[in-house]
Amino acid sequence: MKLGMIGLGKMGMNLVLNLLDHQHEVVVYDVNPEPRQKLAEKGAIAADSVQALIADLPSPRVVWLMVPAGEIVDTLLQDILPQLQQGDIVIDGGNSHYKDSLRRSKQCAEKGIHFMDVGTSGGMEGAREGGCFMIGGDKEAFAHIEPLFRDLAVKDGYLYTGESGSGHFLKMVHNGIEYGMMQAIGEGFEVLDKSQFNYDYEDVARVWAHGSVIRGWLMDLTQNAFSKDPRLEGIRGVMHASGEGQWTVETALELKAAAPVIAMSLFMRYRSLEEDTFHGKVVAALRNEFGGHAVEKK
Ligand SMILES: O=C(CO)[C@H](O)[C@H](O)COP(=O)(O)O
Repeated sequence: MKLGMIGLGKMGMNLVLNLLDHQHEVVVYDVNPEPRQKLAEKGAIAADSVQALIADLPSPRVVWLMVPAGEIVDTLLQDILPQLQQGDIVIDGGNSHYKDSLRRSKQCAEKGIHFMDVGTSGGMEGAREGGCFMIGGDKEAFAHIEPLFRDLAVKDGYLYTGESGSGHFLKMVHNGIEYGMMQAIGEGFEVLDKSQFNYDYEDVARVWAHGSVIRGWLMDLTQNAFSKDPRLEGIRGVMHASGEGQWTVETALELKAAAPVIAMSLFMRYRSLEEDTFHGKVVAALRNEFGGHAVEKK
């Protein structure tokens, strides 16, 4: 199939390489000319504008956006919609908020354009070698683009999730689960680290990655990380967040769904961004006020 890919960052780049391996024709664009050039050397067709990219696509046009969530998706839609026609398909493979995807799907539907919200998982390796895709939007449009996912996904690694928004909703919850699982792994190693035992963490992660209840890709990655830096001394425990964890917690609150592990994992990320906390000062001051307990002075 011939399609366009806009956004050639870590994920977009690897998806294009994967698509090329499967004999798809990919017209590529990124504001940065470097990845366009790199992919042209690998067999992609480099366009020097989104307009040129769209002009090079057969009908119905399939345009895949692989850009960070937020305003940039709206800006790109504004750029490309005037050039698209009824029956064309826009895929948003980024981590957009599902409510934005609902709105964008309505905006596209007004012109008879199909908007597919696709949650993409598996990281850079998944994008390159075979990933996991959660695909929401019109069923008819899904049937047209399904061959792409058959090639890009691992076995059983894609799912048509139904109506618009459902793909990104599923990916949002997936990322919430990811927060909780990573936090639990981190906390387990913290307990080991504070114990009297002198474990080799790479060995621990390796044994847990083989046959245990808690084996899995995250444990494999834990082993990788400890193999590079046995005590992770080269990095700080600052855990940034892109937004999906927060959205999962906000959605859980809206739905009155209990999600304490995901919520606490999110709060731990926020906590990790601060050296000291005001709440800590307040509690320390109160202990001092009622019990004369010592406070640590600056
Ligand atoms: O989608 C992903 C993995 O499934 C991304 O890696 C995700 O954006 C990471 O999220 P955060 O920065 O909040 O940890």
